[in-house]
Amino acid sequence: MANLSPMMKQYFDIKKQYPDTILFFRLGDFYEMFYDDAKLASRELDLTLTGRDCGQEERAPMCGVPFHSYETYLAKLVAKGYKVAICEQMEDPALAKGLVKRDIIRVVTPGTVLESSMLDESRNNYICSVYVRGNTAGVCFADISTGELYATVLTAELAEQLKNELSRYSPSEILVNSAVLDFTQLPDFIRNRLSASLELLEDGEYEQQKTTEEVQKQFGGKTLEDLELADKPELTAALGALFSYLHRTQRTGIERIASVQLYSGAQYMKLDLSARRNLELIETMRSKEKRGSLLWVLDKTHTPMGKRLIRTWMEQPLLSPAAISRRLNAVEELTGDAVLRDEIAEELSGIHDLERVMSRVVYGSANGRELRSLESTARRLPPLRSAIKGVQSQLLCSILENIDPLSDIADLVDRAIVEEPPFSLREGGIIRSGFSEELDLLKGDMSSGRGILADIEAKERERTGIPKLKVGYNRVFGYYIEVSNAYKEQVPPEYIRKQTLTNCERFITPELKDLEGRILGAHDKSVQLEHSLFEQVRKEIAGQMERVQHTAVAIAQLDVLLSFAQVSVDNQYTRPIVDMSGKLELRESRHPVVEALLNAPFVPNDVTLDKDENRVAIITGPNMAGKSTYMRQVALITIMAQIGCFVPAASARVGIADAIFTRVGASDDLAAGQSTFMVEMAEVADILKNATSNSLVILDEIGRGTSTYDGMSIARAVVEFVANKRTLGAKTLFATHYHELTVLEDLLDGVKNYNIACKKHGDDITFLRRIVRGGADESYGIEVAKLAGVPNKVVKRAKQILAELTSAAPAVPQSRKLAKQEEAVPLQMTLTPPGEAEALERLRQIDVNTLTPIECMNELFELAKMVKGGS
Ligand SMILES: Nc1ncnc2c1ncn2[C@@H]1O[C@H](COP(=O)(O)OP(=O)(O)OP(=O)(O)O)[C@@H](O)[C@H]1O
Repeated sequence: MANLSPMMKQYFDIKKQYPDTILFFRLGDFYEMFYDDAKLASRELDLTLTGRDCGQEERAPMCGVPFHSYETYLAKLVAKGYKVAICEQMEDPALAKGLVKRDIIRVVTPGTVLESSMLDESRNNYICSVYVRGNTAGVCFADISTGELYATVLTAELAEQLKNELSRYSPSEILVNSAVLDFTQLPDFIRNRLSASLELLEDGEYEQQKTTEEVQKQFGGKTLEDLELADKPELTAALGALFSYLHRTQRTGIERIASVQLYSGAQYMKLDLSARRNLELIETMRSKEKRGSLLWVLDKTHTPMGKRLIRTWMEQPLLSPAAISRRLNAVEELTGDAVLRDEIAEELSGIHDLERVMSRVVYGSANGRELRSLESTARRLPPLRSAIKGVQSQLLCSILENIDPLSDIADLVDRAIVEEPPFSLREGGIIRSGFSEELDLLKGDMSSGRGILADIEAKERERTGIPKLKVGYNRVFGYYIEVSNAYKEQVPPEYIRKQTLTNCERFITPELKDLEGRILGAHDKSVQLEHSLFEQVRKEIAGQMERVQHTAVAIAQLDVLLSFAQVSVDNQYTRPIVDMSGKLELRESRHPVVEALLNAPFVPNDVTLDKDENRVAIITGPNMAGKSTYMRQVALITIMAQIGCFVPAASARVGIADAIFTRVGASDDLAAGQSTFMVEMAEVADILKNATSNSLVILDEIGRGTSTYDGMSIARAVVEFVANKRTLGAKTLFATHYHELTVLEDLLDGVKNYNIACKKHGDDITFLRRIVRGGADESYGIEVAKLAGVPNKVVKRAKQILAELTSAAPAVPQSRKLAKQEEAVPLQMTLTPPGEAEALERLRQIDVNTLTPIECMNELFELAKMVKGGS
């Protein structure tokens, strides 16, 4: 090491401080990587591995990426979960005395990306911090590219709740203390399901005094009391550790996070991970695409801020009728005025990502083009304000109030920055003339110098008689006089030869060098001055952060409300009545997504659910009839109403639901080593434990994952549990193929049977898609199998077997082979099993309202055993 070159020593000094990062070491126009970093990067980025003399016997392995295109490479490494430390030259190499000073300006991690090319404008990029102690977790989510910070405290069922919160915000980086790792499935969930990088911080990072100081420093010295954090030590620890990590990695700009928004689960409808997934709110379950999700239908926003906010609103339906009404009033006002909608849309479509540009302004990385984008956005604000000037609804009025015209910023940018600034500051040309007298003088010097150059060229041509004599410039020799070989003989003796090329020679003269010094000196000075003027302008704008942020939030809200209004007009949605009645009455309601995807007309249906007579709807009907569609449609309409959007129905009354629980279809927890049935039961257990009488519960074919009688018993016990007001009494839609469960309408309070009608003509089946009262008579599974293209032979045989099962004697002729099989395995199952009469009798004698859920379940197992002959 003693023989290392000074530059390599400098490299090692810096690398030592950031051992867990890949170090991008700026050398001229490249970021170079050395040793293990170089080997890794050459593998991951497919770069050629070279070497560099470093004073040692062996050359140091090296690879590099060009400075002008480093973002592409950085993006790849960060996406793979690596941290990249950016080491810059801190002084101009041309002016440096000895080794150029270098230092780390930033460590880029998945959760701290600021480069616009690496961010998706339609979604936030959160870094999360979780601190768990005992039964409490402090959790916060920060997006440093927008300045948002949300925080909450969890106190029960931590593992599940953490999963819910994490999947809702979907952070790309998560900082945790060691206690979080005690939830053994969480790290896998974080890596596999969220594809987030997990960072375990040392216990010392959470030390109380340290975290308290970090939090207070971040929020301008406010006390924990002021911040409502005094009684939340776990949250303070999570926040403090987050800020200290951000300071370590970002160095500057953290002041962008100027406030924390505390939230609690009680503010929003509870939508757990499986409900969000099953209902396909943001993306489809299978292909994880936006198309086919509710977001796809509702998102007609025009600005990046609106695109991000609509997701947040959709995942956080409100619980307060007053707050929902405020949004609905605004949407109603906008739906009633097409001209107003068009005017707002036109202005919004010219608005850039104010939040992210502002972040880069504050972090000191915004370039001239981004400042110009602030200007062009600000120019849209006065017309936007005048478009909405006459609005009546409270929310639109407050939005109008919060949209600051930002004319001072627009004027400043206009005065300071040229209309089409270069991407980089290096060559100047960014500051408008007239902005700085000093700069104008320097530029004047440069251009008069250039004029003199032109004079010299003309003068020398005349003096020497060389018509093609040219004054040129290159980086190596500066200004020179070029003479082609044909005129070599005429070159005056005082010309000093500098370079010989194939067709010409280049010379310098003392006069030219003198002028060069003046021109280049003025150029360097003017570039430096432009740089500092630009920084001043950027700083001045950064000082207006709060005003810009408020405006950005107001624009986002306006954009989302306009989107709701436009979608409502386009799709003929109606304003729902949202109240605390607990009723759900929809007339002629439709599924917002299926109707948008279908080529055929969607058949509307009614829904009646309440807390009394109509608590539980048992829905039977053939496969493919539309049961799942109907149930999802009810859930989606409830969500749409509670986020303040109109709904696809002729009329709608939506009693506020505190939560929506769903148990639908297969889950992808199978990858985590659980069986289909196990996952199904775990989800059922979760629903039964967490739902309240104000929740909406959607259960699709509970029990189908196990044997018929086990499944039926469980399904029935679940219906009893949810229907019974003393155990739960939640509004429930329950789709099932166990037609036997329809007896519950007569046995239990609040249960009603429905079926989705269809017609059978011979072998063919027509789906009417209409929900009607009463249980279905048949499943028509075989007809659907035929429709789906199951080979005729199999369909025919299925019919034979069905006939056997439903009648005492086998009525169908059998081939010899089949007859043999059936001898070996006699078909004993019948649709009226032995013991059913006794079981039904026993059932009639039970008053389920007097039983606990466990007793209820036990009783049902007993009954099931009776029907199954004790097996
Ligand atoms: N009201 C409706 N109007 C028009 N088409 C509908 C309607 N409801 C459902 N469909 C169509 O029928 C298809 C099947 O519906 P769905 O999956 O809801 O049936 P299902 O009864 O749940 O079937 P299974 O019992 O096999 O799960 C949907 O993909 C949709 O295209």
